[in-house]
Amino acid sequence: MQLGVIGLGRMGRIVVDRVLAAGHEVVAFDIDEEAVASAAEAGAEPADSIVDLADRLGDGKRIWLMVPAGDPVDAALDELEPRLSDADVVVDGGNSHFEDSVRRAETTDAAYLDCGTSGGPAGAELGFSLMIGGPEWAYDELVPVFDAVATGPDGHDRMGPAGSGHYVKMVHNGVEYALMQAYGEGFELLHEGRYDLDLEAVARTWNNGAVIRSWLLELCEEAFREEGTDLDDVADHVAGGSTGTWTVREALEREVPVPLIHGALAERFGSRRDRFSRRLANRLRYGFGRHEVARREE
Ligand SMILES: NC(=O)C1=CN([C@@H]2O[C@H](COP(=O)(O)OP(=O)(O)OC[C@H]3O[C@@H](n4cnc5c(N)ncnc54)[C@H](O)[C@@H]3O)[C@@H](O)[C@H]2O)C=CC1
Ligand SMILES: O=C(CO)[C@H](O)[C@H](O)COP(=O)(O)O
Repeated sequence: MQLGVIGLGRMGRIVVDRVLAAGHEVVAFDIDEEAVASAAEAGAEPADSIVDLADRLGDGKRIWLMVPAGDPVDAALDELEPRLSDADVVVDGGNSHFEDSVRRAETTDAAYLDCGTSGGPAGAELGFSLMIGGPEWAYDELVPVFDAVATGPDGHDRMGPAGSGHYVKMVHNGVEYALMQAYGEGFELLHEGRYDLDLEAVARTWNNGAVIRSWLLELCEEAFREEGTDLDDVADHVAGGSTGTWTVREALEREVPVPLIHGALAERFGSRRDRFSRRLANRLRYGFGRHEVARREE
């Protein structure tokens, strides 16, 4: 099969390499010329624009978008659109909002597959987990590519109609936030607790047979090994938050209780700001109990 890949960053480049390794052909484009040159060195056919990529693919185009979610996806589709027909298939492998994917599926002439992708840069070796929404025939058509990009045949599946792939990935990320928060709280208690513990040894022990073993816990072990168990040089604020916000918003709209995911998201937002609520609580204790007010350090 011949696959066009648009977006050759951390994730798109892995798609290119794994599809090439499986014996398929790749036509590659990125607005970053160095990324295109590097993909060409790896064996991809370079394109110098999205239009050029579409022209090189001929009829029955199969195209994988791996650009940042939001405007870049619409920009790429706008350029592709005049060259797309209902025989073509476009896959969006990024973290797009599922409602954007439904809108795109309705407006493009091509068959549109929204593909939630999990595994991060480690997927280069292991392959990804792919959660795919859209027309069955288009999914079936792309199975050889999904087999190559995923961990294998069990690493991908069609979740349902348009939007369902990115919907499942959105909830996956909500779960990711809650798991990170749970590990964080447990290790914080051990760090501040009553024994002088080697947290790397704790993580290693848990990773070997414990109920709570996982890849995230392996990454905790790696973090303690590489940064030291006090994480001294690591700032206590956490970036990101869009996919967790979407998860919580969807849960509120459908009145599904997700207190752990919501709490993890709130904790993340709270890590990025001076907390007015804490300052007010500090001052209120003086108001009702004449408890001493802790003041900001000069
Ligand atoms: N990094 C990760 O662990 C994961 C990322 N994702 C999602 O995958 C998507 C891509 O992420 P990354 O590869 O990490 O981002 P990245 O920033 O490493 O790569 C994005 C690439 O897209 C290119 N690009 C941007 N606009 C373009 C356009 N209009 N035409 C052509 N190329 C364009 C950029 O030059 C860049 O090379 C995002 O939606 C992200 O949320 C999903 C799962 C995991
Ligand atoms: O999808 C992912 C992992 O599954 C990406 O790493 C994503 O960027 C994580 O979301 P956030 O930036 O909000 O932490």
